[in-house]
Amino acid sequence: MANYSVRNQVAIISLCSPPVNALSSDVRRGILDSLKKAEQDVKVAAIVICGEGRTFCVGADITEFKSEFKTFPNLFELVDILESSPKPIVAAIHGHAFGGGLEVALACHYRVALSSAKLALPEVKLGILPGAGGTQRLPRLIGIDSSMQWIAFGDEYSAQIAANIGIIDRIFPSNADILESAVQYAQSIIGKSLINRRVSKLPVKDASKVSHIMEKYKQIVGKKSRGAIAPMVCLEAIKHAALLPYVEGMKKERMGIEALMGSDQSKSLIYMFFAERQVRNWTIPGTGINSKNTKPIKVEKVAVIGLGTMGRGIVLSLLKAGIKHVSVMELNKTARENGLLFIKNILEGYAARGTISETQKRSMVDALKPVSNFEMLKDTDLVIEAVFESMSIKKDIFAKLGQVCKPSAVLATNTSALDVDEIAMVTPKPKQVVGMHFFAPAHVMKLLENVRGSKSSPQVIATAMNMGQRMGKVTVLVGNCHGFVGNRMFRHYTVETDFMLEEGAYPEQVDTVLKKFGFAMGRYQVGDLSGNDIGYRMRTKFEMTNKQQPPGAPERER
Ligand SMILES: CCCCCCCCCCCCC[C@H](O)CC(=O)SCCNC(=O)CCNC(=O)[C@H](O)C(C)(C)COP(=O)(O)OP(=O)(O)OC[C@H]1O[C@@H](n2cnc3c(N)ncnc32)[C@H](O)[C@@H]1OP(=O)(O)O
Repeated sequence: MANYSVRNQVAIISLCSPPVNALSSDVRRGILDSLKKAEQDVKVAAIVICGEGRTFCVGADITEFKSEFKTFPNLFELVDILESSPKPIVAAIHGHAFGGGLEVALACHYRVALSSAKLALPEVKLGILPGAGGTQRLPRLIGIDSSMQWIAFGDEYSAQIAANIGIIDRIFPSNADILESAVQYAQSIIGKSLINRRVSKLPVKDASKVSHIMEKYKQIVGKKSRGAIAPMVCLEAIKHAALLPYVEGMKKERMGIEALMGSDQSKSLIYMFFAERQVRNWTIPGTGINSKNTKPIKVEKVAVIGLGTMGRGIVLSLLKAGIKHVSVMELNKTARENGLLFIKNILEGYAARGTISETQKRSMVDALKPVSNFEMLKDTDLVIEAVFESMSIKKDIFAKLGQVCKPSAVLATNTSALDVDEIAMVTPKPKQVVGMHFFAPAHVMKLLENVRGSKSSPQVIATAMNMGQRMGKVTVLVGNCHGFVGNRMFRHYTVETDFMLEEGAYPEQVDTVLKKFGFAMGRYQVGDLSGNDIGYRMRTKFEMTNKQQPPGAPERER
């Protein structure tokens, strides 16, 4: 679980627990045993901790949370043992240093990384806090303000950003050999004093401003993470780093994680973590065809038809995924101009916030290719139709696409309820047709339902699934039925809220309560965004709208 070797006075402890070197009890034990060997070996003057395979370390093993505190060394015991080592330890980071992985690195005396590495303390996304000293060491290294930003939101940062604020001591090019580079670095620090290198002993630079900073983040967290308990507990723990000695601060951190671990919110978020990964493994029931034995078609050129609310968001998602050729077709001049302006404004916003660089923004704008007729789509690999939710308009478009697109092109419809098979039948090759149902706003919402038509080929399904993952979506394969899965679930929610209106509540009152509970948007805001007319059309088509029925009548009769 951790391999040990010695090279030129440097002991190498390499974590070996594929696929992501999570810190299971065996790995922690392996690190401790190796550390003892290194400390006892007089020929060893420095130590490097690295990860084998694709990554340094993604943190505690989430599957072992229930037993985490029972086995020695626990992660919070291990980090203190590492930091107090009399021999300098260098963390050699490639891939990810996430959660407990970063906490291990913070306990080392030096940290070096490949420029491609990503760092994060994402525990808050699992409803907990960094419980191995992260809330106490990070503020001592980068201050309270930046620590609150890192820990309360759990976002990942590049090694370069981490170096700029003082987490990483040396960056190596992404193609360097991280182990070789780290060993050389370790040799260069042999004999240097460790006095200023034990992070838990450092003062917190902006400690005097803690109340002010705390207030600022309470406000931000209150808005961005409404209803979530963990972010506030994270802020409290970080505050204690400013007010208390390390040992006392650690007690507070411990109280925080004990309160959060096992909470309903944490259990749900952990369930979600694994569920989101499970859905990547799709299968076509009863055929033996699945994600493991089906290869996607190579997609370089994508086209989006329609630049309304959905089309704009889909185009943005494709650009963010790095697609270098995105044709956009919108025949209505005003809609086209508004759509393109919207996309460019959003990209400007990303660049202004630093989410993307100016160069990335320019290359995304260059990737946008407005087209004015179907002929121009003839060499497109994937077409996503996102026009008005009308069967006749969609059929008309797919008939044209069937005529002009190359035979291997994947033709996707972004319908939220229409029959994908009926649309597919108007093309000469129904097996090339699939549903790709995005949720508004498509550049923000993470869910993508790919709808398997009865004729969709496995390769076409694999392509839609792969494209969803390239766009960073939680991509789920569903069957072709009315409302698919998302809207069938959502419908029960809307039925209940509609009953509330019938009982006298105003839409804004319902929305206020839902937002207070933690929903990003209220149910009626969502309706306004997606278009209430879409729901009306769906219900009318399925004869669910009957104005004669009195309030309180069962929904199906209305
Ligand atoms: C009841 C009272 C109890 C009191 C207890 C008090 C004491 C407790 C002390 C605990 C101290 C712990 C402190 C520590 O701070 C806690 C943590 O470290 S929590 C973990 C934090 N890390 C994360 O959240 C990272 C999670 N992983 C990711 O985000 C991603 O995997 C990635 C790093 C971005 C990489 O993404 P990808 O390359 O896409 O890879 P996958 O996501 O597909 O992952 C591949 C494979 O690995 C599995 N996996 C990933 N991370 C973990 C993990 N941390 N533990 C276990 N398994 C992990 C993932 O599920 C995939 O599996 P597959 O689907 O292939 O089977």
